[in-house]
Order: sequence, then C-alpha cells, then structure tokens
Amino acid sequence: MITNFVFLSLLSYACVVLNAAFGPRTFSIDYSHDCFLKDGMPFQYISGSVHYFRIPRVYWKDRLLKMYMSGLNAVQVYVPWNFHETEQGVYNFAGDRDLEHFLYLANETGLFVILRPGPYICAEWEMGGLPAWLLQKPSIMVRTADPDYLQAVNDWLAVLLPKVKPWLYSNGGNILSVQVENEYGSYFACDYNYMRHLRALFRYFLGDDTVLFTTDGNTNREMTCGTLQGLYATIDFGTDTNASVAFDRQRRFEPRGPLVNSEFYTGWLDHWGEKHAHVDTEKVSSMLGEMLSMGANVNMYMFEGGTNFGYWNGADCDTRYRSVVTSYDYNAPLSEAGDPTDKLLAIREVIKKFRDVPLGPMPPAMPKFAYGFVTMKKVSPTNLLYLSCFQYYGYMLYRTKLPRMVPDPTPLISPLNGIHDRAYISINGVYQGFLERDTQLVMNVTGQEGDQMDILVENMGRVNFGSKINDFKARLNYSHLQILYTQASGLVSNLILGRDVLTDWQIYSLDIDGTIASGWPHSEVAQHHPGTISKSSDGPTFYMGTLEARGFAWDTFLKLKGWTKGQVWINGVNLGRYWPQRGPQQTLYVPGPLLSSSQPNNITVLELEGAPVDTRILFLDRPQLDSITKRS
Ligand SMILES: CCCC/N=C1\SC[C@@H]2[C@H](O)[C@H](O)[C@@H](O)CN12
Repeated sequence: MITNFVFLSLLSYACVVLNAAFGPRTFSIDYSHDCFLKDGMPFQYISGSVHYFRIPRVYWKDRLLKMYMSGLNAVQVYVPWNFHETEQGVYNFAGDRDLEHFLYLANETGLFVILRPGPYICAEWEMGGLPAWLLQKPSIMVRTADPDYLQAVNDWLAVLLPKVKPWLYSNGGNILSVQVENEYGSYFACDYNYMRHLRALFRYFLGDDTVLFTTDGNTNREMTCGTLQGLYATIDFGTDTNASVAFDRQRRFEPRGPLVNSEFYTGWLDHWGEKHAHVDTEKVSSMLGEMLSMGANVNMYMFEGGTNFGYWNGADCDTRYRSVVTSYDYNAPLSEAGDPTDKLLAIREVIKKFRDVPLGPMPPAMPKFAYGFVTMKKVSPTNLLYLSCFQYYGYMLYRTKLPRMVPDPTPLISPLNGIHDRAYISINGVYQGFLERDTQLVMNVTGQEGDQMDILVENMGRVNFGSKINDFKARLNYSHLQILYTQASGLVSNLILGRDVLTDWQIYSLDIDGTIASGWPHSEVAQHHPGTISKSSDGPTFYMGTLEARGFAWDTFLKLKGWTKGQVWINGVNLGRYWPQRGPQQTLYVPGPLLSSSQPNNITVLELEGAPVDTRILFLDRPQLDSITKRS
C-alpha cells in the first residue's frame, strides 16, 4: 500500500521534473535548502572569470571552449562602461566590444553567465570601468547618489540593460544572475541611497525574478556597506583565508541561501616594479575542493585574464600610485595567451569529483612562433595630429619658454605632486629627464631664456580602486586656456623652475593612435636618420620597422631588450605599454590574428626615455612576465 506521503512525494518530484523539462525557465534561490534552483532543480555553479575586453574577438570561442572543457558550467563576465561609452553618449558594441556576440558564444559553448555590469567594476581596468568624462565635473562624487553621476548611470544602464535582458535565463538566454556594483563595501562613501537607486534600476530593466547579488570582501565593514535588502550578499576571498570563517561571515548577512564565493583568487595582479604574482596550484585546487564539498558556488577569479591592450590598464593608489602592467596573465589557469596550465589541469581533476567533465581532449595552446629580430629605425615626427579637443587616454604635450636663463643645473619641481603620471622633459629638443607621480618630483635643467621646454606627459592609467578614483589627469587653469579636467594626462598643479612658476603653456592633445592608425609613419617615406648606427637615443622618439610573417601568422611575444619604456603598435593596433627597465613584464603578447602572413607587418614604437644602440626588437615564442630589472 503506497502511503499518501510517498505518493505525494513522487507526484511532486514528477511535477518538478516535468516543469524542468517543459515549464518556464527559472533560476532562483531556495532559502529552505540553501541552494540555487534552475528550473526547480538544485544547481551549483562552478564558474571562472573571463574578460572579453582583454581578448581579441577571434579568440573568444577558443577561451570559452577551454573553460568548458575544464569542467566549468558558468563564466563570470564584467561589462566595462568606459569600453562601451568612451565618449559621453557615443556607444560602441562592435567588434572586440560586441558583448552580445560574447554571450552568444558562451551559450553556444554550453556555459551559463554570471554578469557583472557594475557600473563600477574595479578589475585593474582604467578608472575601474568608469568613463573619464565623468571627471569633467570637478566635484563629482562617483559611486554615490551624486545627481550628475546618477544621471550618467541612468543613461548608460538604459542602453546596456535592455541589451542583456533577452539573455536572461528566464528569457531563453544563459545569464543566471546579475551583480549590482562591485565590492561597494570597500568604498569610503557607504551610500545606501546609491545602492537603492541601482537596485531600482536593475529591477526596472531586468524584472523582479532575476537573481541580483552583491560581492564584497571578507570583513564586517565591507559586508555591511556593500549589501542591501533584496540583493543576495555574496563574498570573495582567496587561498589566504579560511573558507569556513569566510562563509560564516556571509551567513551573518544571508542566514539562509547558497554559499557563494564570487571571486576565489587563483592568482593575482602585477604592478610595474613589483614581483610577478604567483598563487600555489596545490592551495588553489585543495581549497576549491573544500568549498565545493561544502556545496558552495564558486567563481574562480581569474580563469583567463588576457591583456590590458592600449591604455586600458588601471592603477592602485593606497600608499602611492602604482600602475598595473599590460599583461593580465594573473597567474590564472589559462595563461594570458589562453594556454592551459598545470593549474587548470589540477582544477579540472578537482571538478571531476563533483560533476561530469566533458569528455575529450583539452584544446591545445594556440601555436606560437619566434619570428626573431626586427631592426627599428628612428623616425622624426612629421605630422602628428594635434587635437584641439582633449581625449581621455594616452599623451599630452605641454610647451612653454624658459622665463630666464638657467646656466647652472636648476631644479624643475612639481611641488604639489602634480604630474599625472609621468613627464618627459626636453629643452630645445634635447631630453633632460623625467618626473614621476609620487616617485620623482624634481629634476635639474639648464638653458637660455626663451628656450623651448617641451613636457610630454603620460597617463599611466586612472586609479581603479579606493578613494582616489577621481584620478584627474589635469586640473591646471592657464591664462589662455581653460583645461578640461578629463584630458588624457597632464599637470594638475603648476611646475616651478628655480624660483619661477612656469606659465603661458601651449597644450596639445596628441592623437598618436589616430595618426598611426592612418598609416604614419609607414605610409610615407618618413624622415628617418641616415643609415648610420644611431647613437643611443634619449627622450620621446618614434621608431619604425616591419615584421615579415611569411606563410603563417601565429601568436608571438615581443621583447624590447635594452629599451626603457614606451608603447608599441603593430598594424595600427596599440599592444600596450612596455617597461622592461622596471619589469616584471619583459614581453608583450602579440595575438597571431593581429599579424598578416602575406603583407609586411608595420611596427611602430614610441620610446619615451632611451633606446639602446642596438635598436633591434625580438619576437619570441614564449612570454617573460617575471623578471624585475630595477625596483621602482
Ligand atoms: C585589498 C584590495 C582589494 C581590492 N579588490 C580586488 S584586487 C583584485 C580583484 C579585482 O580588482 C576585482 O575586480 C575586485 O572585485 C576584487 N579585487
């Protein structure tokens, strides 16, 4: 005799299964059983962070497939606001910025998505993903209920969230949950009205059934200021933390519901001049197993890091300004170039204990090739486009005349630490040296009254974490020119030469990227010095060369041995910054798809301080990310 209880239990289970098979798609939180439910069935996500904005579009599928074959069932994805709205009101979701295509590929690969649209994302990305044009209002308080900031957020999310809504799981897509803000509890403001505003916006655009959550660090202050009723509170921590202790803290804010570590650090970031980060594989794999055994949902940050191409790296500014390097390798399970590592294989072995890992081989690393040496020749800048309007990233040129003769070495001082972030000083075209934010605030110059002083100022990336995120790159009002506060880089306070405050500046926004993208200097017979071996060249100087990749264009790594610091473009694409003199990064990743196997590949280098006498550069088949040559 089947008791009523057994009958009803079987009936309810049958309903759940049938609902899962034929009912509406749902993803929700089961507070009774402390888990997520997908279509009414318990669901544990094992996820990895991947940033589409740090990977060439042609490689997205490769990275996602490797993550799937590693045993993940989800990927966690930030959306950087400034990547899609670099100019206010101008939106770009094309090519390498095609978020929906990335979501499509993840779906096609069988991966769910945990979306983190910010509006602030941190991520060692320029200004934590916030657009620099917000700083046109000098007093703006970003990440608060500042009305001007909120208006910009409203406008942005009114574009973004309708785009992602169709991709929600309940609408037939693969987005399971959406994070609101990012580690807000670590920000000084602790502005609940701001978080309430975001909650209302996300609910308005994404509906009441979407799982919205927050992520915060493992302290009471962070979990207190970063969480809000109606947003599921999750936590983040790495291998230096006791998982039970951390999850107990989550439980203080979410007594019931799934345990979630939204950022389990598999590695860490690098700053210029510091040792390459490394997190032990055994610690990562054993702690992953421990958390999965607790039934926790885990996202590994990062699973595939990628590259800060162009000027997109961020910076920290706790004790002093520290710029993040171009490589976002992160010592992650997939390398910067998307190569599976021992860490990935160890993680896959752990995941096998908790879910079926797809059968079949792990897709191999993309082929790499050592193309060898390319000789670079000095170029005289002939027609750099000077923009009257200011751009937000890259370089600015400040020009003035010496107010009096300084026959003896005379200190040029940035008394208020106003260089943002590095300045290269020349007198009548002769390089004198550099000044650097927080690090070098004085240097000596000599010259005659009326000599031309040129100061090239480099924006090394706006601060992406903490209270100094209002990282103005210029604030100086000149007699004849009101400086926009958001220009690429520059002087945020006056310079003093000896006893004289320097004034009457001419200011140029250098559109170097636009000029190079237009073909300069390769498109014309650029003036470069006669074929003699050039002496070691000092100061901001362009060099050009060509790489023949006859027959095949494979991934490669560019090493500038003996060069000091600068920027590299290949076929008009800005690969990012190099600084081998500081390290630890010694090579730049060159994705094969950027190269042509049938045409010469145009290489342009802007060396900011000094090139070696031997101006060859070297293409290797492996990266070098961990060698410090000089402490900063
Ligand atoms: C001690 C400082 C903690 C700041 N948070 C960091 S540093 C690396 C990571 C990424 O930036 C990530 O985007 C942050 O959410 C958490 N985190």
